[in-house]
Amino acid sequence: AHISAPRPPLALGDRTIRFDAPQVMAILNVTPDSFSDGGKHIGDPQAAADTGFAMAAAGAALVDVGGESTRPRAARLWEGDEIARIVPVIERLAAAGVPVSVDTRKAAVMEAALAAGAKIVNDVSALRHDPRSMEVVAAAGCPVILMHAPSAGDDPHDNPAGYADVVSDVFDMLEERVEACVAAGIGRERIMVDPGLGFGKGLADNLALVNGLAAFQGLGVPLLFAGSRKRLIGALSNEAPVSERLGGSIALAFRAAQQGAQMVRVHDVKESVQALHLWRGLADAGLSA
Ligand SMILES: Nc1nc2ncc(COP(=O)(O)O)nc2c(=O)[nH]1
Repeated sequence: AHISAPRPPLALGDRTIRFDAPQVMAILNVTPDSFSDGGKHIGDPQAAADTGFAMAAAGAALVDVGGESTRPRAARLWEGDEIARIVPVIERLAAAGVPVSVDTRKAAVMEAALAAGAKIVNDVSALRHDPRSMEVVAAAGCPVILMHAPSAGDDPHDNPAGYADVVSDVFDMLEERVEACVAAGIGRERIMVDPGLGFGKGLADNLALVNGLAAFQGLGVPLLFAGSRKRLIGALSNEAPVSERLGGSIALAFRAAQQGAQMVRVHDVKESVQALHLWRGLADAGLSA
């Protein structure tokens, strides 16, 4: 069945993102070592911005610019270096009117990115890594994406305890983070959540999360789903390398849309947009899943 829980549009400064159809967030990593596209955009902000323009032209509602790889055991990154990597790219995209989210855990990077024109903060630590990040987001008045990761420390994947029940454990943590944000003055209408596929989660955990995505609509805020090119695709398809996971990425985006995800975070925009158009057509026709 199609579970679509349209949410009020997300206000992005002078524009809004409407969720009556699932939206696409494009991934633009400006890092040397991101797991799937590291090294592609570092060192040439114009080339990186050009990629972002192409992503927006291909239908992305948002371009997610990240300067720090969040893969397991990634090298720690000084905030000054992270800012130097992403601000020149964000400035170019924002100047051209492309809505940008900044993928960072550091308060100083959030401040610099917002000043450069970013409209949303995307924090894989759900505003837990940097003690100042909650107040920066509250003061900025911008939307924020709270992602589940088991650790707020340097390596977000650290997860010695494992999960009793991964869907409810992730749900409970996200619920706690949403309430913490609301208590800090970040209104629910500015919050999105994300189950953090692959962050301190094994194959069984990831599969349970994909199958249980609809549960997260219970949090009453839009859901972002990010499965693009992630390891569970390789695990289920003869260990396909990162560069050969488009089919699985599209399948995951479609499945997330079927379960009500309001936005999907992808590397391959054109193909994902086409898949979501299919979902939209099927849902409008009222066909069963
Ligand atoms: N909200 C959100 N942000 C993220 N940032 C980085 C990565 C991992 O690296 P990638 O940028 O190459 O996907 N995954 C997520 C995710 O699952 N959700």
